[in-house]
Amino acid sequence: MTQDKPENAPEHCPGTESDQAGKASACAGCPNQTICASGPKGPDPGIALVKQRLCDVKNKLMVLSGKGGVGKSTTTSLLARMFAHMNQEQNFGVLDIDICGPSQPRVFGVLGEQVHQSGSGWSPVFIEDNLSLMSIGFLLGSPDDAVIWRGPKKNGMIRQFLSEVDWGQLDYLVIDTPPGTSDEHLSATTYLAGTDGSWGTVLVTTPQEVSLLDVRKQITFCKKMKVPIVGIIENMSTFVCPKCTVESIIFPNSTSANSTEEMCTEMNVKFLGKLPLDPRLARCCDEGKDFLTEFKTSPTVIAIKNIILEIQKHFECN
Ligand SMILES: Nc1ncnc2c1ncn2[C@@H]1O[C@H](COP(=O)(O)OP(=O)(O)OP(=O)(O)O)[C@@H](O)[C@H]1O
Repeated sequence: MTQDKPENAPEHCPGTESDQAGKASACAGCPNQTICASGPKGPDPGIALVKQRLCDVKNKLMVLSGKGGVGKSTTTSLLARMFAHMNQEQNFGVLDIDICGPSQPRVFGVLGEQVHQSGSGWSPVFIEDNLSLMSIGFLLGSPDDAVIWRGPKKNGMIRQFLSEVDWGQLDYLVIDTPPGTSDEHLSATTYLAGTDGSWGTVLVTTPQEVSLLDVRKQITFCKKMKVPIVGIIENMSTFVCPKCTVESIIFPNSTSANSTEEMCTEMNVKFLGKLPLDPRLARCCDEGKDFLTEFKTSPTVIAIKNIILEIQKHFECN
């Protein structure tokens, strides 16, 4: 699929942004004909709005995963907190566009905070002096409220999130996304591709075959959409005993030929590192505590630090 030609488009589809969309002879019989004929033409005006708003955001890092529950939100929060710890003189933001399951307010311990709107846009919630967060979770009445929206409404919210939050100057904006490749990803990638500065994505997987299969699809999505891939993070690779801190391998693929590292070599993407499963991390996320300061010597903290160095290296060179 190209950005303006649906997957089920006929062979000579003029593209959804063409003046001929829905009117060309090739459109006869196409299931999208009515929508194309009535939809607005030309590039999405949101692209310019997002570009303008994010002109002071140097680097944008989207966190993706093929499968749900592999630790994407946990990894997003660890990356953002570690970025902020290691670079006190720089500014960082986290944008949670997981519209149907926003978990960052809980993970950062700011559940129930309100975001304020001023003349210059929505003000994010500050976690540290140099780390702020914006999430749809702040706009929901209660943490149990469900968001059931169709594609266009989700896209509108993502455009609003990217174009109306007053971040100020940021060195990195880390973006948490829903699992898979859906409307949210298509919108976010379209808008981010139009911004100045650098952008890219890290993909999170576990060593299990089911997760690796999905991350392969995600890599293909990124390559098709021309999303720069910074690299792959393997989460829950090993188990760290909270008592003796000894690490044990829990998934068989961690050492086999089908490992994440092998897949990275095969698909020509960078392997950024492994994050061990540490039950104390899960507890910190549930309680909104900062794992990095609570458990400084955990192998997971050491691993995330090394991953940050790799990510910084990537953005410095691109
Ligand atoms: N390295 C880890 N060590 C311990 N627990 C972890 C680790 N990574 C993730 N978890 C736990 O696993 C669960 C799922 O993680 P998380 O919510 O980050 O996944 P996700 O991929 O963002 O999920 P979703 O698909 O719902 O967005 C959470 O309870 C989290 O605390």
